[in-house]
Amino acid sequence: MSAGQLVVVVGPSGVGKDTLIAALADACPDVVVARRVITRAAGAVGEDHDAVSEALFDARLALGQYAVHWAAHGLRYAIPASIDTELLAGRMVVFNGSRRALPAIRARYPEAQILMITAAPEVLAARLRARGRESAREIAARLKRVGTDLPDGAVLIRNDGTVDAALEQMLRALNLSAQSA
Ligand SMILES: Nc1ncnc2c1ncn2[C@@H]1O[C@H](COP(=O)(O)OP(=O)(O)O)[C@@H](O)[C@H]1O
Ligand SMILES: O=P(O)(O)OC[C@H]1O[C@H](OP(=O)(O)OP(=O)(O)O)[C@H](O)[C@@H]1O
Repeated sequence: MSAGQLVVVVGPSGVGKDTLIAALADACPDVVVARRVITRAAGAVGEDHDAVSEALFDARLALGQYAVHWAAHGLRYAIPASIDTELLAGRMVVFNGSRRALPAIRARYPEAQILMITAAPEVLAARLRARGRESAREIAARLKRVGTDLPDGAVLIRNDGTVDAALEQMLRALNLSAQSA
């Protein structure tokens, strides 16, 4: 249906999804990173998201402005429908997705390539604490959601070592070479 390629990066909280997406975008400036709409306060540590209220999230949903949307961690997330324009233009589009939302994502984008990022549980815990965005209670809840199943057809990317080592695996999986280093 589209000339471009959609890449969905999934994995447990703290595994490095946002970090690796940013590294990929740095290495390959042609890659489009979808800016997520999230009902999380603006200015939070991590990705630059489009921060909205619940009411605005719903209003945009009713207007058909989302390609896909889901709920997790007491928050709501959406990917803007504008990614379809980028895909039609032949671009590679990447977003930080949700494992539980994969059925909905695949229903709309059957050709999507899924990259599942993984790291040891103790590494996740240490990274979440160091990131400092969530409270101790929220971190405990996120760690419970870890899960280890590899979604069907997904490529596993290990992020136990350096960011560069994980980026290498992503470039290989996507058949890309770094345009800048
Ligand atoms: N390979 C790595 N080595 C060291 N720290 C990392 C690595 N990957 C990510 N981090 C750090 O771990 C924390 C969680 O990463 P983040 O990208 O926010 O994860 P996610 O988006 O999956 O929740 C951040 O503070 C980030 O800087
Ligand atoms: O269904 P799951 O795979 O468990 O994922 C649920 C949500 O958790 C993450 O959100 P968020 O970006 O807020 O947290 P993170 O940066 O700590 O991963 C991920 O990006 C999904 O939006």
